[in-house]
Amino acid sequence: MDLFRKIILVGEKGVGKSSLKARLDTNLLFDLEQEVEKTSLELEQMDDQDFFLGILELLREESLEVIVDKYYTNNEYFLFMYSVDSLDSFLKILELYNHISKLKKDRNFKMVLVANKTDLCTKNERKVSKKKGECLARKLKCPYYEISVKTGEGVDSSFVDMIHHFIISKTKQKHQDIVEDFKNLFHRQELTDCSFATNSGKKIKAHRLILESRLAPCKVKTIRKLLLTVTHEDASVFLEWVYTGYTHPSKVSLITSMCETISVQFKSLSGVTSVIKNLRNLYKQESSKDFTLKVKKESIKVHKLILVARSELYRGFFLSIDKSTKSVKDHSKNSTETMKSLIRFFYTNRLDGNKTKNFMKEIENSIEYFQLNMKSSLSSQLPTLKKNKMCQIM
Ligand SMILES: Nc1nc2c(ncn2[C@@H]2O[C@H](COP(=O)(O)OP(=O)(O)OP(=O)(O)O)[C@@H](O)[C@H]2O)c(=O)[nH]1
Repeated sequence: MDLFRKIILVGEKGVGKSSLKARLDTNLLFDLEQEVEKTSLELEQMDDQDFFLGILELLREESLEVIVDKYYTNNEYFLFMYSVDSLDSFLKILELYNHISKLKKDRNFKMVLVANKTDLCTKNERKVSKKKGECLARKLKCPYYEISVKTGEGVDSSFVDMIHHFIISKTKQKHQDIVEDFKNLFHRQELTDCSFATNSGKKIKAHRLILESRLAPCKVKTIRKLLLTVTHEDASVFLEWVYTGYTHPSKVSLITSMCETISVQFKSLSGVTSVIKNLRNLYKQESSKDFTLKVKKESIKVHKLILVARSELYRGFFLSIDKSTKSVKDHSKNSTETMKSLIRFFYTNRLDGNKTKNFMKEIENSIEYFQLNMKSSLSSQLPTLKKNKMCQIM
């Protein structure tokens, strides 16, 4: 499997491809490479996978054939660029799109449409309206960005969006259960232990464990000050991102600026890998665990909140018991090894194949017993479920 993700810049001569590439190389790409590398390290441990990011600039149109032929692996993304001061460059996009579709024998390749040189709009040199650009993007079913490589306007945020959209979202699909579980944990507003006022006075609640572990070393006190300055809706968008690592592309700039205010890095906390990394740290952090599961003769220490997020059975249980209860006897009939694997899975989204092969059946039954997310990636890691498509939970 080719794990090299490529972004291929295509467009008419003079639209600004080399300038964009140079800007990304010197400015943002370094950071992104770091991020992707970091992500790949995580993935390596989790999935024996790895990926890299590269940017290829199409210097001559004739080399399209070579690039498509040589690099076509379904892992590349086309960035179609035109310049807002050139109608010809805009018309060229459709021509290039048809050309690539023909070469790939496919119309559904991944792409974005970028309109460059928006700085010229102020000098009335604009020949292609925003409406025309958006209309073409709708036709080609792809995201649309307006940028100025010269001034930098829109470059970093559009590129960060694109990376999230195209690359990190692949990981998201794989770990959709974690993203959903933590999104639900936030929006249900259950078992919360801190409450924040927003600028309208309306309050929003959250879980200290999640905030402090995700945003460390930033303190709840700092978050309180930040949320007081924003609307309830923006506070909700921000907190959902803290819990899940994801937000809608249109909210990236909002969250980036909120992050700057509290001196945390948007990029390093984005994506499901960053959430899993955080959970893994919690898994190792015995001192902050606040509940004990008594399984046979052993005791397994856990964070109540993680169990609430990952299992509907535990959620119901913790909602019904007194807050002061600190332990419970496990009634699942699972072996201690199964329970340990399951708890580890709650934090890491990964089953240890070697350790679990002897008690696969128990793990399999646990999906139903503990009422795990229907998209649980636990099912995709069980060979018996993998083989039997009827049972596969997607
Ligand atoms: N005003 C303005 N000029 C830009 C912008 N981006 C690039 N340019 C200028 O446009 C010209 C062409 O830029 P390039 O980056 O060489 O364009 P290209 O698409 O790589 O062109 P080829 O290499 O010929 O295919 C240069 O003079 C750049 O300085 C922009 O955002 N605004």
